[in-house]
Amino acid sequence: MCTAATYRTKDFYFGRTLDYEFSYGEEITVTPRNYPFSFRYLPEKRKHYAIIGMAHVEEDYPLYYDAVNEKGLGMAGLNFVGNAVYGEVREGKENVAVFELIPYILSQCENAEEARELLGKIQITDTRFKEQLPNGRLHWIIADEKEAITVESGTEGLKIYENAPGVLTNNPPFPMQMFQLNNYMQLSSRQPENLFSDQLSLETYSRGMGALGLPGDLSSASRFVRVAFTKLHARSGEGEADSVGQFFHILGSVEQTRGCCELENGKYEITIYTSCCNATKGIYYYTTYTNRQITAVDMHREKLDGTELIRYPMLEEEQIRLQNA
Ligand SMILES: C[C@H](CCC(=O)NCCS(=O)(=O)O)[C@H]1CC[C@H]2[C@@H]3[C@H](O)C[C@@H]4C[C@H](O)CC[C@]4(C)[C@H]3C[C@H](O)[C@]12C
Repeated sequence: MCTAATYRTKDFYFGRTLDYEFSYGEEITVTPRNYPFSFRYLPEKRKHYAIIGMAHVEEDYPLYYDAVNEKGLGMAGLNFVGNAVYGEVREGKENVAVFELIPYILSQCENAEEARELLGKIQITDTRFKEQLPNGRLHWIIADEKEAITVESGTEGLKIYENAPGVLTNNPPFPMQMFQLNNYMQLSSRQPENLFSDQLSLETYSRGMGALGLPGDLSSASRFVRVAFTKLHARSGEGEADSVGQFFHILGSVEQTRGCCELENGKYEITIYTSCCNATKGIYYYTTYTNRQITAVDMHREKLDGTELIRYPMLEEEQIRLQNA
């Protein structure tokens, strides 16, 4: 499972949890403006926007999971197994292999509107990066400071949806996720009133009772409701530490603890990492399952006119500050 969210204070923040049972060896990766981006069916891009995000680098190619570009546009791929269908190469379309989609969009689009336009010309193909690396079955959230969209490629082709809450999880398809929010419209951050019956004297015996019924389990449908509720009610200061801290709290509402989601192979799904990118400033913050301290990589501290990928392996070791040392 995975969850993605957007958040706006003074700056625009974009991030996700990556929930899985194993890691592909991902690293925070900066693609500078002059790295030659190759595409299977389209001309190489020798000059493009710089990108920072989490990627598995294979043969010097950044296979991004989630990233933002220097214009403040963010994009993340989340599992959409059983629903994602990619097409064959089609003439008259811009054919983009599924693993190229994040680079293709973020290298040239300044905002979600431009991404929407470009997506109208795209055919996503199931072409593999290499034979031994099967493609994920994904859908995507693309967002800038003004709006978010969801992109799903299914049996009926490519669909783009307005994503008003600015959140995404996994199955079912996005329109169904949005529809089920109707079931929860009575939930509130305020205390409830007794509408049950005026013949009974019912009491609010605890704080937080306005959200009674908010689903607490780890299914993607439940995480969708929970993260939407949390994000839409979240309040924080405008500063960087306040905003970043608050963002990690939002995604903390859907975090997976080892042991709670058992898979057939006896393994457990966990939140491998959580990211929060200040998309306005190009700073990628992250925590990992084992390292709860927030670590950051700032793209503007790198030579963004370079030609080579810049890679930072995640710091996985728990960092504990002994206060009375
Ligand atoms: C498995 C990851 C998604 C996690 C997720 O959504 N889990 C939910 C499980 S479930 O639905 O609820 O069951 C996805 C997200 C990004 C994916 C990776 C990125 O797309 C980058 C490359 C792309 C290559 O084509 C395949 C390997 C890969 C390295 C992908 C492996 C895997 O599919 C990743 C890591």
